[in-house]
Parts: sequence; C-alpha cells; structure tokens
Amino acid sequence: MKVAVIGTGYVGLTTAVALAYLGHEVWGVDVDATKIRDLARGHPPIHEPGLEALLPLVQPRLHFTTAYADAIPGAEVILIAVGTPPGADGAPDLRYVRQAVEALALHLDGAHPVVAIKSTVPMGTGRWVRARIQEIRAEAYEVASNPEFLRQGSALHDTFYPNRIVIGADTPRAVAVLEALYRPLLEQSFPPPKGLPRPSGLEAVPLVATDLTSAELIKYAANAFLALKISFINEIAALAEQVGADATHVARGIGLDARIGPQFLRPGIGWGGSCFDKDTAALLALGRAHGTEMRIVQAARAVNHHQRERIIEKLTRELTTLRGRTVGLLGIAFKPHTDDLRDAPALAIAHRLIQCGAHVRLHDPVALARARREHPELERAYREHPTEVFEEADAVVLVTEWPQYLELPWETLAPRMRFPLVLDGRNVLDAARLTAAGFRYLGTGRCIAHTAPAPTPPR
Ligand SMILES: NC(=O)c1ccc[n+]([C@@H]2O[C@H](COP(=O)([O-])OP(=O)(O)OC[C@H]3O[C@@H](n4cnc5c(N)ncnc54)[C@H](O)[C@@H]3O)[C@@H](O)[C@H]2O)c1
Ligand SMILES: O=c1ccn([C@@H]2O[C@H](COP(=O)(O)OP(=O)(O)O[C@H]3O[C@H](CO)[C@@H](O)[C@H](O)[C@H]3O)[C@@H](O)[C@H]2O)c(=O)[nH]1
Repeated sequence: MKVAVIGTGYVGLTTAVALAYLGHEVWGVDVDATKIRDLARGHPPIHEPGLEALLPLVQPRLHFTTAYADAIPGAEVILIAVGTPPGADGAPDLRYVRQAVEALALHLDGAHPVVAIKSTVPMGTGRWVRARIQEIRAEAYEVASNPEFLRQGSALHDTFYPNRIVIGADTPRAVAVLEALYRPLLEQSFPPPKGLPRPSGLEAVPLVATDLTSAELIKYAANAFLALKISFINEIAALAEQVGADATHVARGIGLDARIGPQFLRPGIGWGGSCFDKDTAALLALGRAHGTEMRIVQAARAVNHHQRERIIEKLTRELTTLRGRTVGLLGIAFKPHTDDLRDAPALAIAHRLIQCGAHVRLHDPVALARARREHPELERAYREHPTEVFEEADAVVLVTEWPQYLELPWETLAPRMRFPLVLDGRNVLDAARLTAAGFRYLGTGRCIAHTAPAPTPPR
C-alpha cells in the first residue's frame, strides 16, 4: 500500500519506519527541510532506541520529502502526525493540523485515500477535517481517527507490539482500509525486527473500531488515566514519608490486585514529557468548553505540579538554605532512552534552584547536546561527565533513571562532595550500598530507618 505520513517527528517517523518494515511503500512529509535532509541521509533527528539500526533496512521502501506533491497522489492512506502543542488556555493549537489538511487537500487525486489523524486532537477535529477537505475539493473524502499510544524511549517496540489499535470512522470502508494497513500488526504475522523481540504470549492485537469522536476521546482519556495513576501514587508517597511507610511496597501491594494493575505506580518526581501535561490541560479546556468540570484530572495536575516543588522543599529542609549551595542533577531528559526535553522536570527544578540562589550542575548521557541547543541559558550548569556533578556539591538529585547512573563508582563519590546527600527521585539506587558508601540517602515516598517519625499511639 502507498502510505503518506505527514509530520516526521517522534510519532510520524516511528510510524513511517514501522509501516515500511511491514512492507508498505511509505512517504514521510515534513515542512522542516533540515529534518528531511538528515532523514534522507539515514540520520534520525531524535534519539529513539532501534531507530538508527532499522532506518537503513527499510530505506528502499521509505522516502522522505518536503513536497506534498510527491507523497499524496496515489496514496491509499494518509496519516496526519503533526504536533498539537498547547495553546494559551490549555486547548491544543491546531494550526499544524489545519496547515497539513489544507496542503494535502490540494494534491488529492481520484484515488480517494482514507485520511487518518494520528495526532492527539480534540473531539470534533475529525469531523472538521472532513468538512474542510470537502470544502476544498468539492467532494467527500473519508476521514478517520487513529490515535497513537506509543511511549518515547520504547516507541518502536510500542508500535510493533501495541496493546490495541483504535480506529474511529464513520464508514465501514475507512475501517476496512486501515485494518488492511495494520493487518500484520493485528495478526502479529511479521518477523520481529532485530533487537525488538515480540513480547511472550502476544499472538494478536485487539482492534477497537468506533466512531470518530469516541476515538478522539479515547486518547485523552487514556493519557489522563495514566497521569492520574502517577499522581495518586505520588500523593500516597507523600503520606508514606510522613508516617514511616514505603510507597514502593504500597505500590506493589495494590498493583498485584488485577483490578488496579502494577504499571504507572512508580512514585517519583512526577510526570513530564510532551504529552501528559499538554493532554490533561486540553481535557480541562475541552471540559470547560462543554460545561463539564474535570475535577479528577485537575487534582492530578495539581499534585504533579507540586512534585517538583517537593524536591526544593526537601533540599531546603536538609541543607537549611539553598542560597550558595551547589546541587547536581543527574538526568535532564524527561525519561530515560529519549533526548526529549519537553516539560522535563530537571529543567524546571534547575530553574527553581537558581531562583533560590543555588548553583546547579546538570548531566545527561544523551540529551546534553539538545539541552545546550534548546536551553543555552543553563550553559554554565552543563557537565560532560556524571561524576563532575558531585564535585564539592551539597546534594545530588537523581532526576532521570538512566541505567548508566546505577553503574557510577558510588563508593568513590561521597568524599568528593561537600555534604554527601543523595536524593533519589526515582527510587532506583541501592539505599544500603549508598549508605555504606557514606551518603545520606533519601528515596521518594520511602522513609528509611533514621528519618522515620516517632511512633504515635492509636487514638
Ligand atoms: N511524542 C509522543 O510520544 C506521542 C505519542 C502519542 C501521540 N502523540 C501526538 O502525536 C502528535 C505528534 O507528536 P510528536 O511528538 O511526534 O511531535 P513532533 O513535534 O516531534 O513532530 C511533529 C512534526 O510535524 C512537522 N510538521 C508541522 N507542521 C507540518 C505540516 N504542515 N506538514 C508537514 N509536517 C509538519 C514538524 O516539523 C515536526 O517534525 C501530537 O499530536 C502528539 O500529541 C505524541
Ligand atoms: O509509574 C510511573 C510511570 C511514568 N512516570 C513518568 O511519567 C512520564 C511519562 O512517561 P511515559 O508515559 O512512559 O512516556 P511518554 O512518552 O510521555 O508516553 C505517554 O504519553 C504518550 C503521548 O501521548 C502516550 O502515547 C503514551 O501512551 C503515554 O504513556 C515520565 O516523566 C515518567 O518518568 C512516573 O513518574 N511514574
């Protein structure tokens, strides 16, 4: 099948590569000429595990262009995967979707492709896209919603082995065409790419076929639910610290209940990234626009915003003041295995620390180059080697759980600090090992023996 993918960012590029691997003839279109030039030379502009290795393998069936005229004519499916960043009031800014739709409409030929929206868009957008194309072409085209659920850092894995595929469309033909596009994924009939083994037990992927608007809402509901699971465990973690409990044990204790499930219950610094903040804000705005107050989502956001401030509070409590202190942050990317810095907690914490009069040092094994480009205001803080953030520091905070940080020569690091405090924002370090190495170790939501509160009698 000839497929056009509009937008070659985290979602569009991953989708294009995966579809080419499955045997489709794929055209990736982007307005960013630099990105397209790099891609055409086989250089992915983003860090995503497996992408660089897979790109040359699929190259014969994968084309990159800035010209809609190359990609659209003859395509059976057009996937829109452009950005939908937050607008001023939290509602998504749909200008890139509008621009993509207007550009593609000019090149539609008689083949009647299905236009499917992969970008996360407000309910009603699909119907608007259909109407706009009809207005431009004076003819009806089928439009579908095909929301994407991949996670950055495991984007290819999630694309090849999704939990489900959602297709929202108002005609059976649109569903049938997209079902045919994804058949190898639905039936898991393709040989797993090298380095991306199929999860054991995965034999088929469920298809959720629904109407356009429900599919659009599924995406927002999924992200909001995941976000509130994280905020829930973080709220429990805050209480655990006060009462002398271990929130990681609480998470395991509740997560084994099949009705709750173990995932997204890792207490920590809270969520970051390009999606959760944007999509929960969008849901609030959409609720407001339709007279529905989204109270649970609002609470989840409030808890998450406070998570970053809790790091500042903990450091202030431990160090009395932040003025003149030196604080090292391990990890800048919003999660491991990506170089994405959108809504990265480390950047927010770094700016708050500087505001409080502290000196900051920042390291990341992959995202440092992007941080230098996108956040030159922090240039003095960046360090090339992780051990440099410990030099004469008063505290080090592990913000992003890159596996490399577990391998640091911890036994040699405490003596290099002014005050050997380590705040483990992701609960991944070995508390006993660090304590033995001379650190004062503080986890998140875990009260270790010497910080436990005095016992209180039952009332
Ligand atoms: N990043 C994720 O993990 C993820 C996962 C699921 C869904 N989503 C959603 O998918 C969408 C894309 O997200 P992303 O992270 O890939 O964004 P991104 O910013 O990485 O990529 C968007 C791309 O679209 C291009 N673009 C903008 N206007 C264009 C136009 N008119 N024609 C062609 N290309 C154009 C940009 O140049 C950019 O390369 C968003 O709606 C997002 O919410 C993202
Ligand atoms: O138990 C957890 C799980 C995650 N996080 C944090 O949550 C954020 C988001 O992580 P993750 O969801 O793994 O990455 P994303 O790439 O943001 O993916 C989310 O957002 C995408 C964009 O919409 C969706 O497609 C995915 O399904 C959804 O998981 C990160 O800062 C994580 O550190 C936690 O704090 N605790």
